[in-house]
This record gives sequence, structure tokens and C-alpha cells, in this order.
Amino acid sequence: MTDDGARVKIVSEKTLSDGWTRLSNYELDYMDRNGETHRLHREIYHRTPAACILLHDPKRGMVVLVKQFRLPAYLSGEPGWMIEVPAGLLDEDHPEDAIRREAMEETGYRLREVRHLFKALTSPGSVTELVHFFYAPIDLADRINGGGGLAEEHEDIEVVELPLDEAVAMIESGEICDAKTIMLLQWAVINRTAISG
Ligand SMILES: Nc1nc2c(ncn2[C@@H]2O[C@H](COP(=O)(O)OP(=O)(O)O[C@H]3O[C@H](CO)[C@@H](O)[C@H](O)[C@@H]3O)[C@@H](O)[C@H]2O)c(=O)[nH]1
Ligand SMILES: [Mg+2]
Repeated sequence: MTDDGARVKIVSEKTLSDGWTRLSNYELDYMDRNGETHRLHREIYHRTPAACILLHDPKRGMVVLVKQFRLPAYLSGEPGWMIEVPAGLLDEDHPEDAIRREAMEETGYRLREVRHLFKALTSPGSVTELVHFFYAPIDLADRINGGGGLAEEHEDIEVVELPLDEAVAMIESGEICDAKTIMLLQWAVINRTAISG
């Protein structure tokens, strides 16, 4: 088996920006598949891990999504207000604890059973962000407040409840274009029989 560690030697790291996200310029010596070593330069954004969740009411066939302004989407020429699954940064917490907290803050739902599905690197060429994906069956009665996000963070989050099929159709129409949301909605379609009430 190849020792991947032996093929990569970090030579230097220079911080280019250290604001909300640290941006570094790395120099590394990388040995290619032919055994030749090359000096590479890579700019890397050091994002912290995150979690996201599909809240699904099996009895009503509904999913609970959130709508909020995303500046990067707006700058890329897409509509700035994006419809997404609830999500948030782990803030040093265990992924399941973090997603229970975020789901409550953003949607007002208190979660009972929570299932870890998989994890994914969202942009592995330039960003270290690792996102944990979860599923939780919910019931209307589990909603104990209006959600909406944290006032002190100026989060302005609208809760959007939709039939699963309508949400899936919104991927095709382009109204839902957030990658983690598309992945969880497609997971629900693939696993429809197992999760339906
Ligand atoms: N982007 C950004 N956000 C900032 C900044 N400063 C403060 N924030 C605030 O940091 C908070 C992050 O909220 P969370 O709910 O914890 O995270 P999230 O933004 O929903 O993150 C999720 O979605 C992202 C976009 O898809 C994902 O990148 C991320 O991994 C996660 O899944 C938001 O209130 C945001 O306004 C800044 O300089 N830049
Ligand atoms: Mg969030």
C-alpha cells in the first residue's frame, strides 16, 4: 500500500489573511505517481467543520427548510436569498450536539431521533470544510418556537415548509441550488420507502 504521508512534505505556510476565515499560502513538495517530486503552491481556506440536517415529517410528507441571504451567492450572480436545509458550524461541539442546537435556533424544532448519514468535503480543492449530514424525522408538535436564527448574529432566517416532492422539483427549476440541500433531498428520494410514514 502507498504511504500517502511520505509523498507530501509541507515546506512552508504563510498566512495571507486571518479574519473570519484564515487563508494560507502553502509550499509543498509533492511526489507524483511516477515518483518525481515537484514544489507546489496552494492557497487554502481553513474553514471549521459544519453540520446540516434534513428535517422530515413522514406523516405529512413535508420537509423543513430555511431561507436566508447569502452574500457569496448574490455576488456570483445567483439569487442571494437561498433555500437550504438547516445548517451551522460545529463551534467545537460534537456534530450531533451542534446540529440539534442549529436546528432549534433556525427552525424552532426540538429534535428527537437524529441519524448521522455521511460526511462530505464541500470544496476539497481549496477549502478544508468538512460537513456532517444528518436526518431527523419530526412531527408538527416538535416545534416549540418560531426559530429564525440568532438576533445577535443578525440572522434573518425564514422557515419554509414544503412537500418533499415540491422541494425536489425546485432543484430542477433552479430555485434550490445549495449543494448540501440537494444532497439531502436526493438522499430522501433514494430512501423514500425506508423513511415514509
Ligand atoms: N460568511 C461569513 N459569515 C460570517 C462572518 N462573520 C460572521 N458570520 C456569521 O456566522 C454565522 C454562521 O452561521 P451558522 O448557521 O453557524 O453557519 P452557516 O452559515 O449556516 O453555515 C452552513 O452553511 C454554509 C453555506 O452553505 C456552509 O458553508 C457551512 O458549512 C454550513 O453548512 C452567520 O450568522 C454569519 O452571519 C463572515 O465574515 N463571513
Ligand atoms: Mg446556519
